[in-house]
Amino acid sequence: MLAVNNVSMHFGGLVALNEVSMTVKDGEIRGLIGPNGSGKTTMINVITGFYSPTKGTVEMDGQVISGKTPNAVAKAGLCRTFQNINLFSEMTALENVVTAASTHQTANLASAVFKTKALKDQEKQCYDRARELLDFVGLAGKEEIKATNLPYGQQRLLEIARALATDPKLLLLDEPVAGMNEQESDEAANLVHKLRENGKTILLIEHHMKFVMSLCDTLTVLNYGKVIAEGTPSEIQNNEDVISIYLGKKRGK
Ligand SMILES: Nc1ncnc2c1ncn2[C@@H]1O[C@H](COP(=O)(O)OP(=O)(O)OP(=O)(O)O)[C@@H](O)[C@H]1O
Repeated sequence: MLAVNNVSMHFGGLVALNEVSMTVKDGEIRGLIGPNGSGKTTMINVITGFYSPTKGTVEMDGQVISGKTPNAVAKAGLCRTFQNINLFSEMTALENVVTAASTHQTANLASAVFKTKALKDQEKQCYDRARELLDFVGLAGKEEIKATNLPYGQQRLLEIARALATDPKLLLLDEPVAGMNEQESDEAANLVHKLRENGKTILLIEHHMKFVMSLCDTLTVLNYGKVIAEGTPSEIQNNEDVISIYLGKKRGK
């Protein structure tokens, strides 16, 4: 589904990604881990079109998506959540999801001006879909609560509902359980499984080791912008290079 081919990303003299290659298969739950500053967020930013790589390409289903705008990348079937919550804080949960879904609506100017039946139907579909998505992520009954008034863990779930509004094939989650308690992170793990059962492929960055080790099929480990290991959670836990970079400086749980 996703292929990252020899990607490098330079910021002036700083090499944030150094000839990174990685493929993610359809239906996989892939974890991207590594110490602080190893290049994980840069990688997500390159994949989702926020950065254009200095070198290399990113392909989605065989089509090159690197160098395209985040909107074009979203249209190719990728959507992301952010490490720092990125909601419209004064809007309700429902409005947050509706605004994300409506960017993919096809209404033209005339139908918007005259509020045609077609437009009203489209709006209704959008609201129905947004309610379904809130229900799916576990936020049924919270539709009318302002995003800012939701507890932190629920704001993270709302971010996922927003990302799902564009119906992506591949969902990229940047630290989905940061700041969550143990029960919330178990619920988030169940949600990720449910997403996969519903046909989504997942690529996630996370420092919470128990979460990634129990959830992911495969892990890619970055260090100083290079892939230093790839394998199942148990292979990664027994990898000498990984043990040495994490020993004594592991962040999170
Ligand atoms: N826009 C930017 N301009 C300059 N340097 C950047 C930029 N974005 C990232 N970097 C640098 O690139 C390197 C990789 O950063 P990145 O945020 O990708 O790491 P990370 O693995 O996601 O870290 P963390 O786990 O702390 O989020 C770091 O040295 C960082 O300072």
